Amino acid sequence: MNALILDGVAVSRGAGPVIQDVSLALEPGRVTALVGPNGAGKTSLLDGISGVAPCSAGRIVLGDESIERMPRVARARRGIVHIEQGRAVFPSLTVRENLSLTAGTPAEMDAALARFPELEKRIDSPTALLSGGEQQMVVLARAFAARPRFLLIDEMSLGLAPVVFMRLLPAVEEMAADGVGVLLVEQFTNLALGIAVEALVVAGGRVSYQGPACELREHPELLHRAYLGGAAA
Ligand SMILES: Nc1ncnc2c1ncn2[C@@H]1O[C@H](COP(=O)(O)OP(=O)(O)OP(=O)(O)O)[C@@H](O)[C@H]1O
Repeated sequence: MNALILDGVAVSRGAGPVIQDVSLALEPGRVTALVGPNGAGKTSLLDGISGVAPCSAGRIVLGDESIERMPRVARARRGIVHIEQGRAVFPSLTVRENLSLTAGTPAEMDAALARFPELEKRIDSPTALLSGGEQQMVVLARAFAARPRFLLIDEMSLGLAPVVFMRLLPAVEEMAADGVGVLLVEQFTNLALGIAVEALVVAGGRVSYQGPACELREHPELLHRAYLGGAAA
């Protein structure tokens, strides 16, 4: 399966680029952590990849196609699934109805529930009645049922206690083990680096570190320097 390649990508909001010159290969089956201080441009980069925001420079290549000018729906059809910040569930719909939005067949529904067995006992509850962690499971299960090739996850932990968030991480690892390429934006840096193979740190709209996640885990001073905008490795 092909990598998703970014080559010199920039995303602009209003006046100018908020993230620029990003070159990256997202490999199937691998988790890449994208971390950095608030306002560094992480969300904007994910938006540029999925088509929520336009790329103002560079190329995004999937297989033999350049996709950076394609609308979001065309990128989604090619398997780029974006979990945006904030738990995007339909609260008045039941868990089953939320999952049905992407699970087109009973087999896909069963596969999603097999991955998140905790949801099975809540399947006919309105999603609004679930805890924050369970709602985030619904979001993940819905993304899983969409059969992503590449999954962009933005701050899945928002509003969750670390202990709740930690229950979600194995599901992300399992999806990667099944061959999905994951780009994980996360405020809990160490937890993200713990499941990632590759890491990208952005600061002030530019990449300040790019390399093995284990290097940042083992050398916190590198991470600290990258957060301050240190030179790319
Ligand atoms: N829709 C928008 N219109 C104008 N400026 C925006 C918009 N969204 C983000 N920005 C600006 O772009 C810059 C990067 O923001 P972005 O949300 O991408 O960073 P981030 O690293 O994801 O931050 P956080 O960790 O706080 O979510 C910030 O200066 C922000 O104010």
